[in-house]
Amino acid sequence: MKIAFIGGGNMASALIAGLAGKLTAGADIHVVDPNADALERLRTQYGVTTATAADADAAVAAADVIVLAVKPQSMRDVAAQLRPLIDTARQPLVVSIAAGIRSADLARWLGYGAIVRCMPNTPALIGMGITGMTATAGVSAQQKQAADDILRAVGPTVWLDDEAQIDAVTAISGSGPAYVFYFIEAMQQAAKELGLSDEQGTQLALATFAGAAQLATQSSEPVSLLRERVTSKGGTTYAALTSMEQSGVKAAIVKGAKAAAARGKALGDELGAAG
Ligand SMILES: NC(=O)C1=CN([C@@H]2O[C@H](COP(=O)(O)OP(=O)(O)OC[C@H]3O[C@@H](n4cnc5c(N)ncnc54)[C@H](OP(=O)(O)O)[C@@H]3O)[C@@H](O)[C@H]2O)C=CC1
Ligand SMILES: O=C(O)[C@@H]1CCC=N1
Repeated sequence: MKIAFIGGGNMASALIAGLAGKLTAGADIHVVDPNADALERLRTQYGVTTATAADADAAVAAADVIVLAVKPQSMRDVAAQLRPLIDTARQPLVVSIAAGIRSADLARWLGYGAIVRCMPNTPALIGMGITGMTATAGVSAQQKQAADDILRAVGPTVWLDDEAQIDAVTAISGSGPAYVFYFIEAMQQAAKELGLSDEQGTQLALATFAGAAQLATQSSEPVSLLRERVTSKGGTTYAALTSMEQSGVKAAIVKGAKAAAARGKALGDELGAAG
């Protein structure tokens, strides 16, 4: 299977890192990006073949799967560049990971409709990503399987019936790692203000996050019950959670995630309406 990544930035690098070495023998990764330094790094680290955007032709024409990993704002121009290069008779699969961009708009720009739209996340870098996925009617069962194989190399996949749900997936797991890092940063700051060293604070915050996430994953009990078990009556956790609730922390997180989903929809509206 020949896979051409168009865009070798943050998310493509995370996917390639997770994929490298996991695909079956004969699988072949090409990366197209304008930045020579980024391509050099990907070649050295993961043994992929690279091309600058100017000579993407061969990689695109030969690809079984074309992964579009450019910014949503670049997608229309990139699709216009790719349109004459796609050999439609060979029926390659197009996989878009762009936030907001709808399959129908992408199909119009590409003049080609076998599209899987998905939303991965950066823990793919260490094989711990999760991806929400949808396929257009033009995607064959075999192509769907190929897309699933690629994304499952970096973590579980969740298939959605309705493409509109991808904005919700973006808000929860696509952007989600940033919310978690933000929370960890807050814990680091608190540790420092409470007199611990940077190193101690980081170690305690990270181990707590990893341990709690694993406990919640492995437990058959609801997360709320696990939280209650930490919260002794009249104790320290109760004091913390009461203060957080009074500050509206949970409501702010819910509101923030909804803002991410709304931004995904707005990107789709704005960029899709552009022509
Ligand atoms: N980062 C994340 O956590 C996630 C991102 N995504 C989606 O992935 C996509 C990429 O995001 P991200 O990796 O963060 O962004 P980056 O900016 O890191 O990567 C995009 C890359 O595409 C390159 N590029 C621009 N034009 C072309 C072209 N014509 N041909 C080939 N490459 C080109 C850019 O180069 P240059 O910088 O020179 O323009 C850049 O290196 C976005 O659509 C985003 O919505 C999805 C899930 C999670
Ligand atoms: O912030 C963004 O728009 C992208 C999509 C999900 C994560 N990063």
